[in-house]
Amino acid sequence: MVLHPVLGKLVSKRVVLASASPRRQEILTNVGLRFEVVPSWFKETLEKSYFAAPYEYAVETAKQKALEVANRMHVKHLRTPDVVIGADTIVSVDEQILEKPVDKQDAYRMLSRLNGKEHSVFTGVAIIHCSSKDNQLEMEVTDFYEETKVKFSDLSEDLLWEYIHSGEPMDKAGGYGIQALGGMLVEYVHGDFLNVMGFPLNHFCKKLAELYYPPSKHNVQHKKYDSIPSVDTFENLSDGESESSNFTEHKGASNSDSSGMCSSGSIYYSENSSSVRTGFMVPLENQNGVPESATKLPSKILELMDGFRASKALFVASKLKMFDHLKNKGPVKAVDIANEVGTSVCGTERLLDACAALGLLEKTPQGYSNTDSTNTYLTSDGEYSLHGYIIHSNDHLWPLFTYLESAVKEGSRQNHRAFGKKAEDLFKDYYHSQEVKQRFMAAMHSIAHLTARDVATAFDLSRFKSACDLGGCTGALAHELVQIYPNLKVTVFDLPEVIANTSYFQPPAQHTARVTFVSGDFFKDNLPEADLYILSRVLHDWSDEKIHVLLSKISAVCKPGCEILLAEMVLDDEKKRSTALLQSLNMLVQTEGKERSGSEYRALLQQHGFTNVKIRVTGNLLDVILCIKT
Ligand SMILES: Cc1cn([C@H]2C[C@H](O)[C@@H](COP(=O)(O)OP(=O)(O)OP(=O)(O)O)O2)c(=O)[nH]c1=O
Repeated sequence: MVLHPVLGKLVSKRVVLASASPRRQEILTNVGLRFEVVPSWFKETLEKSYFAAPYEYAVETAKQKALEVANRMHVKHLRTPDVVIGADTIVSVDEQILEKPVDKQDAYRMLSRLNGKEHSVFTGVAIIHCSSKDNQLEMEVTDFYEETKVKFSDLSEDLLWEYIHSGEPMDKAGGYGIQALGGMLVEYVHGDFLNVMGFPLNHFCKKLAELYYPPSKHNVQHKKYDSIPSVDTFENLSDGESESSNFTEHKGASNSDSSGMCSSGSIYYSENSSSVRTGFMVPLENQNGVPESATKLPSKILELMDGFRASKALFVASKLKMFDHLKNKGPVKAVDIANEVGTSVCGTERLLDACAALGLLEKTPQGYSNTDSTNTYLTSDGEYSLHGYIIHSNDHLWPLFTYLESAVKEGSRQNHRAFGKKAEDLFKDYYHSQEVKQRFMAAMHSIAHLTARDVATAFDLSRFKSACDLGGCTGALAHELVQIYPNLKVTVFDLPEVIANTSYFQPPAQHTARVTFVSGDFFKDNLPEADLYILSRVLHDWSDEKIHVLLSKISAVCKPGCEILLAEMVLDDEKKRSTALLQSLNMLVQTEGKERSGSEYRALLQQHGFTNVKIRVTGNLLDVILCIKT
């Protein structure tokens, strides 16, 4: 491998990857490139019919993504990058361009078109070199594309749907990911595999070689860059700059291959190039430019050991509404945020620095600003705000978790220790004060909103006319259901204290007429009639005994053919899914319930006449179980 003389040219530059794609980040990180990630806001809506060939569309979109980021960074953050890289991957079949599916049906349409056939994957890439003269942004654009041919085997409908329900297709062009489960659909690949994953690394390096080592007159006749030049070639092509560059190939290191890369993928750099000639071992650097320790560190353990600090930093920044203060503003200095929030400057600066290092904020010499995902998830009015759940975690779950040790010893909930109250009914604890109740409802709403689409589409529910969401709280899932299924009416059934407080959470009109709220206690009161009963994050709150009471009530009102839909974090039988297992500990400290496996839910349901139990893992926080009363 001889890539780094090329990548070495980028070492001293501020490189920005204008892409949110985790695959592109991984591909470039793996070869030791250091870069910032600033996802582009450019909407991928160019009129496809204007382009004579599919790859032209991908190249133009890649260019627009990169230009948008270069301009934004220059104008908004007064922080002109040196190089901005943009990319766009599309799938092309029968002259049609396929991008990312918008929903499961769309993924199905795409995968059906690819089924049994060969198609092309094109990635367009734009490399923009930026400079600022008199505060004017100057840019030089280089672009190219790469094509890879991929053939799918003949796939059955069941297999396609199973793949779609895995959740993998949704953020990928053509609705599949060749690097993961989607690899099983593929018969052959002709061309660059990484190009299919979203970034044609080989062509990118060739392009950099062309840019940074333009062929000199004496070799231009016999040297054409149809492949990555060998090391010798680079020496021949040296433009003198590499002498002064701090990039050097490290020949003396025993654990490096000829690429000069260490096993963890970092590139060797030296402050002083003469050190390489004497075989001096220079420290490896990680992506942040920090030398790597000589001792092999148990990074996973260290991360867990400190995990609570990171959580608490997030909680406190949320509680102090720092992300709200930064929303829709340019960079803000720590002192200004401290003044606005009423906190100390030194404490605020440390907290903001920690948040920036954790990737929650962007930091520039001009100050701090929110990242896009912070605007979406962490501000209190973000599209998928988790603010409610974070505050609930800070104020309610954090104190409970300090008694995890007692909970493990005693095998029971710890509300009495954490809050000095005798354990009563779970929800009486939440609803004893208006403040706690609203906080809890906001928490449940944020998770329900984030998971609603995946829960609602895990199975086709279009045959149902009426559904009753038992414990449906603010109605977030109900509203999603009526949007997706035009013939469905949903009754949200919850305690009177909850129903009285739902108005704040209602979306603007539209489909709201098909959602009604009814108050009652599902353990005591009559249940509304429905074809489909929904229990989302309900059963995990309760012991098996209480679940039997509830399921027998539902079974009694269910006519044959009625169905139950459960949304829960389903434990895998091997108990390896840490999110679900930690959620089960969360249940231990505060409820009589627990998370259960698919077979446990199946057994509970079957005892009440519910059969044909189907389970879908959604890839979101909640999985979905559907069964029918026979
Ligand atoms: C075909 C295929 C695509 N993909 C991915 C690569 C891209 O991330 C994605 C195509 O969408 P893009 O719009 O190219 O990229 P993106 O939305 O992920 O990120 P951004 O627009 O911010 O740059 O599909 C795979 O991961 N595996 C595959 O096999």
